[in-house]
Amino acid sequence: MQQDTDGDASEFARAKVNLALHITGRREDGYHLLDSLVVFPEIGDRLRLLPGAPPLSLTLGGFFGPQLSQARPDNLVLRAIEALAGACCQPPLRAGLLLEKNLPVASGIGGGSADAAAALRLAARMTGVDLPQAEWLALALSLGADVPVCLEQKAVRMSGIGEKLHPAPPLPPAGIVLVNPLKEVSTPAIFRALTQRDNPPLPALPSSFGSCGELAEWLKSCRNDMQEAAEALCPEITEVLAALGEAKGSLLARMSGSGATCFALCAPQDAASIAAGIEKSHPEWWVASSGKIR
Ligand SMILES: C[C@@](CO)(OP(=O)(O)O)[C@H](O)COP(=O)(O)OP(=O)(O)OC[C@H]1O[C@@H](n2ccc(N)nc2=O)[C@H](O)[C@@H]1O
Ligand SMILES: Nc1ncnc2c1ncn2[C@@H]1O[C@H](COP(=O)(O)OP(=O)(O)O)[C@@H](O)[C@H]1O
Repeated sequence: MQQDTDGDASEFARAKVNLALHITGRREDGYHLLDSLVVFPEIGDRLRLLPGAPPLSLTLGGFFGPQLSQARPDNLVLRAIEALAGACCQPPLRAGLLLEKNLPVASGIGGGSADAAAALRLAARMTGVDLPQAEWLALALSLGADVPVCLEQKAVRMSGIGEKLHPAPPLPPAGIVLVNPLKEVSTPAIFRALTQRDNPPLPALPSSFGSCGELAEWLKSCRNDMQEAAEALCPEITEVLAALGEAKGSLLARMSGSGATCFALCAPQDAASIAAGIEKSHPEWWVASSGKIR
């Protein structure tokens, strides 16, 4: 499995952004079938080893750390490490961990899933265990529908309930701005609130995108089928979308996942100025930008 290490004992857990998210059906067990173009910006949590901390403990830092309870064994980081140990029939990683939680919680950008995937990568690297690719994916899926896509953190077309991953066409240079009104949105609640679950899949993807403008034009023929239900439950999303859509340089504004985080796609050089403008007009929102997506 590919690591994302910056050469030290840490893993970067990038936010997952659904540039388009079509809900195309529902399985008998209630899980929804998706068709989604997923990308990863240079915005994320960081999971690192914490020397001197008792094994296997999790310390929470970062702006959003206090929102996740310190000692809770249900944190996806700890669940991922225990699950890997179970799958390999080995004792779990004997180390203390620090999660720098920079991404808002329950926000449609898969922060918990990204952390779980980062934990799998870090534990695999530290313990030397390895599994066939299909087993990594099955293990990831057992932790959450969004965890498989977060393992590789590369642009993909994701379908099934999240387990079918097909490489996306090469992406053009593009920037992205993420904005969250700091209202938690429950993923199951938005799935439950959907009124239509058999929408058409994504239109055919081109073999490549010549520019971020071309990518934005293609995305305009797509949707986020969870957006309407999320706006009804969390009206701040409509305000966020308006601010992102009106910003100079914004090529497309849309919600990611089940919300409430929304994004603007833009040219790489415009991301920081769009973010600065929104931060100024709405200091109460969480705003982050990246001049790169992958
Ligand atoms: C909607 C998406 C789109 O990428 O993103 P987020 O809003 O979470 O970021 C994901 O499918 C979310 O994946 P994830 O958050 O990992 O879901 P899970 O923990 O596996 O499931 C939480 C609950 O969501 C519902 N669920 C999830 C995935 C799916 N394909 N169909 C569903 O119906 C189920 O009710 C499930 O009990
Ligand atoms: N490391 C983690 N980071 C965020 N949420 C976590 C984590 N571990 C467990 N959770 C739980 O998972 C739920 C979904 O969180 P998150 O992945 O941030 O949502 P979303 O996929 O909508 O962005 C939260 O309500 C939280 O209680």
